[in-house]
Amino acid sequence: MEVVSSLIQATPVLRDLSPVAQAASLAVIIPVLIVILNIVAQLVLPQRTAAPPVVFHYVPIIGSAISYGMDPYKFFFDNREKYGDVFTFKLLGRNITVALGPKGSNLVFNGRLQQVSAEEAYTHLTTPVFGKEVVYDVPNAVLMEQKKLVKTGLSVDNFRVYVGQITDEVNNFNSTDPAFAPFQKNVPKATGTVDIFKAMCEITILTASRTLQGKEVRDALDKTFADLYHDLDMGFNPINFVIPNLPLPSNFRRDRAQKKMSNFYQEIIQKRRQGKTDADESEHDMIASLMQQTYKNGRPLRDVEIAHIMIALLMAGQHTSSATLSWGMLRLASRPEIIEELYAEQVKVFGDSDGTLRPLDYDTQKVSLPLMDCVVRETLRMHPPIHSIMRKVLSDIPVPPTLAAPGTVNTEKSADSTYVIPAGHYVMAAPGVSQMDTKVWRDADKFDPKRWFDKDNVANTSEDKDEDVDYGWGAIKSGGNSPYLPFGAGRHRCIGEQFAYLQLGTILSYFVRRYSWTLETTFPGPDYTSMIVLPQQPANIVLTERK
Ligand code: HEM
Repeated sequence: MEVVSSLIQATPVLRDLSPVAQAASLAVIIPVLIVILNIVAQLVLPQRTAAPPVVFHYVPIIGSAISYGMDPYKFFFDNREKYGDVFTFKLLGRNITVALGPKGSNLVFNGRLQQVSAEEAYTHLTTPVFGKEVVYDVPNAVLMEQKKLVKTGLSVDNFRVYVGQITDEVNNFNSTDPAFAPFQKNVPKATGTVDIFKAMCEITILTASRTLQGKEVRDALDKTFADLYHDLDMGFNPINFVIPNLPLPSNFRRDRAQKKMSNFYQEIIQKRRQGKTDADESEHDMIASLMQQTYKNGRPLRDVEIAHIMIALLMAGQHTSSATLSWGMLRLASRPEIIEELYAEQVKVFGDSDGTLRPLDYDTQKVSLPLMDCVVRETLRMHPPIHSIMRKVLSDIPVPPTLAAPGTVNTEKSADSTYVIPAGHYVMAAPGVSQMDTKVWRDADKFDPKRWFDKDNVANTSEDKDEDVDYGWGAIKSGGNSPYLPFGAGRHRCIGEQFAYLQLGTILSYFVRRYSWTLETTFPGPDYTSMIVLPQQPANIVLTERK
């Protein structure tokens, strides 16, 4: 207060004003002063020589939150031009160091446990949603074990059963949901407009619950579960990443929903333990698998752990798969000739002599639908659902010279490093940048699934050269050289990839078999307001039934 009154006394124009006018003037002057001082500090004060360059910003604390939040990819590409592959930006008081390109992804994904932590970056956001004792609420070694237990449940035997279940759910949805009413009247070659994003959100949760989540969850979807899911999902708000535990009504609803959902799953498990569920109906779901498994030390999973792992899987798969499905349907709508080629592929592989198509099956689908595989790959290249992946920096990370901008080698530190990313920063990978990089891909912004057949176009995306690593849940490629990493890399790499391919392939195949389609108007742009890149509304397509 003393500073403020001295400022008023020292400024003749302010001194002569009424107290109200003084307060109003100060409300304008002080923020302007802060902005000016912040600009001067960035232009005049020497930067720590070893630290990565900081993106210029006008307002302290807020930093680049607005430009990053409105269009993260534009923000990444623009700043890569100015500062190179490694730069820091301020995001609501945090220092975020972006590391782009395959080497940048490698730095973040394959950073050592002593250097980077996913738990510290994500737990405030995820633990209130998933619940305690799982994923980022446990030490990394326990998460690695939990991933192994889940991977065991994602078995080929189970996948074989899931294909029929998924087809059944999609068919049921098409036959009953009001959005598909034009196709429920037995009119030949019926046509109708569908909000494809809305439809794909519903189809994703129906198919995931019928398969992985199990019969009880699927049955409850038609009742209270959908509301609980919605309240829990609203807890996945980016603000909770930046400022944890805000007393927001959405957070109170999230906490109530988490408790109820946790109890709901634990009751399912108890009933199953008491033999009150038909074992045949549930033997292929993830709850059944987790109930049979033990940690390395022989301890079985507790009910609460199983419940919270199931919630985590529900959340991990829902938006990623529904966004990919929607983008896939929209991209195909913009290239209807590819839909016809996909149909021809179905006829070639599953067609009978009488013109009917045999049901899909996992083994055939996996190896004999190369174009479908390329469509999913290409959709994930252009529309990876997660645009930014973070870790908290626990100890200083030297950035290798090959990663920083030319001419920035920091001779003061060591010949082996350029910048040093200080402990306390967050590091951010954005594989979507190299997935759309014109230096890596021919016609990078063209949806061209067949590029994946062309070895010259995608040879440098192969992970073949990368070493094999095993973090305790199965050997994977390190991904250290690949510009194509929609499922991440390293110890936190996705374990849902095979399930996602199965789910996406089966649902897209259903649509290809039954309809052709086009865009209703223009191709929708991306919406970055949630944590996942979604198509902007309206995202409508016009479906026409083949028969
Ligand atoms: C198209 C669909 C999907 C995409 C693009 C995707 C993408 C990703 C990415 C990029 C990561 C790494 C996150 C990080 O490094 O911080 C990840 C991790 C993970 N995903 Fe997926 N995912 C998909 C579907 C699924 C599904 C269906 C499941 C569950 C069945 C799942 C379960 C997980 C799990 C458990 C992790 C590990 C988290 C960790 O170790 O920290 N994902 N996913």
